[in-house]
Amino acid sequence: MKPNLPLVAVTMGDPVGIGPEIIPKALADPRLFHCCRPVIYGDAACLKAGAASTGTSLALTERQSIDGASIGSHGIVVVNPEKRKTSGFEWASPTAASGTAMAAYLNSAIDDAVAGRISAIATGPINKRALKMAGIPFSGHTEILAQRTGTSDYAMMLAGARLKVVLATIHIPLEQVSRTLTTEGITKVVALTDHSLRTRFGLAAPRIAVAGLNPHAGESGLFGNEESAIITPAIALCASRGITVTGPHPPDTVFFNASRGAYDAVVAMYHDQGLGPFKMIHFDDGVNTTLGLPFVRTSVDHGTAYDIAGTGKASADSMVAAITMAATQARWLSRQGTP
Ligand SMILES: NC(=O)C1=CN([C@@H]2O[C@H](COP(=O)(O)OP(=O)(O)OC[C@H]3O[C@@H](n4cnc5c(N)ncnc54)[C@H](O)[C@@H]3O)[C@@H](O)[C@H]2O)C=CC1
Ligand SMILES: NCC(=O)COP(=O)(O)O
Repeated sequence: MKPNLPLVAVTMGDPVGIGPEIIPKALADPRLFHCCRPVIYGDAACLKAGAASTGTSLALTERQSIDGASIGSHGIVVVNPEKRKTSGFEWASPTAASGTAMAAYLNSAIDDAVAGRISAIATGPINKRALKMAGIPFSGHTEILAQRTGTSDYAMMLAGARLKVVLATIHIPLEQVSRTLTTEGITKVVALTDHSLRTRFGLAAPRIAVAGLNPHAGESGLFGNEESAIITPAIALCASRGITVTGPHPPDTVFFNASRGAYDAVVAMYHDQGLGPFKMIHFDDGVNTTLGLPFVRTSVDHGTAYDIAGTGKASADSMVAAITMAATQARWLSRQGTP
């Protein structure tokens, strides 16, 4: 491992989900060590149990802090700031303690990213029910990261080689989507998408498509008016600022066209409008990345998969892709010196 490679914090996520299995499995892939120096934030004993269930063997050294750690010389460093012991937990059985632990690993990695001790964070999956059981009032990593870094303009992108989608609304009930969408909000998401494609993905001239909300993008008002009242004015505003953006496109075909190369990213109006088509193509190797933060954050595109936790069956491909993308984005950012 070269000493100048970016340091990527890999958070273990939910101790009773597949995180402790897919992280050792991912780190058994030697390609990762050519692009970054990974450091895990979690519990070494729990990771060893996960490694055993997948038949992976990994040398882990647990420490309370990254300060003074010699990363990359002997095995993999695991930062466990409060020496939490989660190895006695039962697979697929979330508790308040498992929820507290997953948040503690994330918060510790955020502290190190904010202080510049690491270059990027790649998160293992957390369970939203366990977060709630622990009394943590956020719906996921994205909202915790935004709050902890004081970021008001942020967005969730799901990224793969063939398709990138960015969400105009994230974790809200479907019945609230229409009244949550605003011209100002969509304008910010499109602008952030354009900026991020340039600074984090190295695209010189990004082409962005915006999906409509309604069938056939409203069909001239026959099936809804959010397109004319909210979405079209946002697109016009972004275009007037020099962004290459088109739409609102009929949502049933825009993702297909993007996957064939017509656009670099699609802005979707709600979670499953974007994630459904994305996961059809990229479930295995897709990456969730948060745009707008002062540092790089990537994640697996899947969840805690309790139905297979502890069986060794979980694929580590999305975790490998998330760590690799974290390193790639960190390199793009360091070349430009801007988030
Ligand atoms: N990045 C994150 O932290 C994410 C967390 N979640 C959370 O995870 C929890 C469970 O969510 P679900 O909707 O059940 O989705 P899920 O992604 O955990 O599971 C859906 C299906 O995909 C399978 N699956 C998931 N990951 C897999 C892998 N690596 N290899 C093989 N099969 C895999 C599961 O076995 C299951 O059949 C929820 O609390 C959700 O909010 C969901 C998505 C992302
Ligand atoms: N559907 C994506 C998801 O739930 C992950 O959310 P986050 O934890 O990255 O905010």
